[in-house]
Amino acid sequence: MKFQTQTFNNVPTLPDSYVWSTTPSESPCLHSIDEKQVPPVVDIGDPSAFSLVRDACEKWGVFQAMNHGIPLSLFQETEFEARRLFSLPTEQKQHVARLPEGFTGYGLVRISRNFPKLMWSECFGMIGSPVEHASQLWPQDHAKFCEVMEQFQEEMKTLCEKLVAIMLCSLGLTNEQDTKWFEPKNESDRAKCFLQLNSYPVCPDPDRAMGLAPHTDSSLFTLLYQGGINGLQVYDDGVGWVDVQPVEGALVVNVGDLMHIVSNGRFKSVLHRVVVNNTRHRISTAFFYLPPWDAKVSPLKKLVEFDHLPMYRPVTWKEYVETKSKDLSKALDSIRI
Ligand SMILES: O=C(O)CCC(=O)C(=O)O
Ligand SMILES: [Fe+2]
Repeated sequence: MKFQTQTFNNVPTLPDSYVWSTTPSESPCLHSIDEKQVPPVVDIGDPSAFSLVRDACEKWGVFQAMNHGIPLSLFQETEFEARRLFSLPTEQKQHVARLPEGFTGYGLVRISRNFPKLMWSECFGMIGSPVEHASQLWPQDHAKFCEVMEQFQEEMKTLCEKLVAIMLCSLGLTNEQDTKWFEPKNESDRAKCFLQLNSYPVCPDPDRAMGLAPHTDSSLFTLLYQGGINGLQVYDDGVGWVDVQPVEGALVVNVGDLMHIVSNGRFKSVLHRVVVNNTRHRISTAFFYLPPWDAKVSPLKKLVEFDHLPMYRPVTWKEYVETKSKDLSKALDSIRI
């Protein structure tokens, strides 16, 4: 789907196609409330991290990770390069439009096709080097963009490996063999990553618009850097929509559907959305940690032994993505035993 070229640029009123009937302003939405009612910030270098991470993943499906070792300057550079990309004229960005079933390139977020209304956002996806698209966007001037995005992905991937160990260890799985969370099709299969830059331009009518509609991520988990601008909210059954306030240097860790499956339902795959505002252009970077396309995912054996029954049948990542793209809310149910 293509944007109307002028859509985001200084439009005085929100076009009808962007007006949502259930909007952020109609639903209960909590801002700065007491500490127990917001997802925790966890120092992942501290020995107490294991139990804090486990409690957060069980209750919220999300926490903010501090002391993760990635320098703030790398986040700032990544955000700077993302702003440089999104500030290009829409027509130029459309030269690198994502293919309908693809992941990389410029476009609307993939879940757009599952909703009747448009979201007030745009994105750019990468798997590894973005040079093919970046050299079309900036024929002479793409080296810095590529260098920053590649370094960012490298560091984030290393952090994902550390985090998956913390999360599974927090469930009592200390033996490496017990924590293999996907069954590779080929010997050489390794975990994969996907980086998505998200842009939420200044919106003329934020109360009736939606930056990103409520969804769960399909990934094992997602690391999110949200700069300094509010917008991300997570859903809690008892409380409603809760802001995840940006904390300088912290990374939001969203538990995704696959972790919910792998943990045999112990960790919650967090329902989240993004609201927009009328003063600041928000940028976020979402780093999805994934299995190889043909690998099988199922509840970890040790947890099943303990719980006696698996909650989900094995599923390949490919099958899961295809089922979810047809109906966001039915994918998990479709593999439930
Ligand atoms: O921009 C954000 O804060 C959230 C992005 C997100 O949920 C996603 O890319 O899946
Ligand atoms: Fe998400």
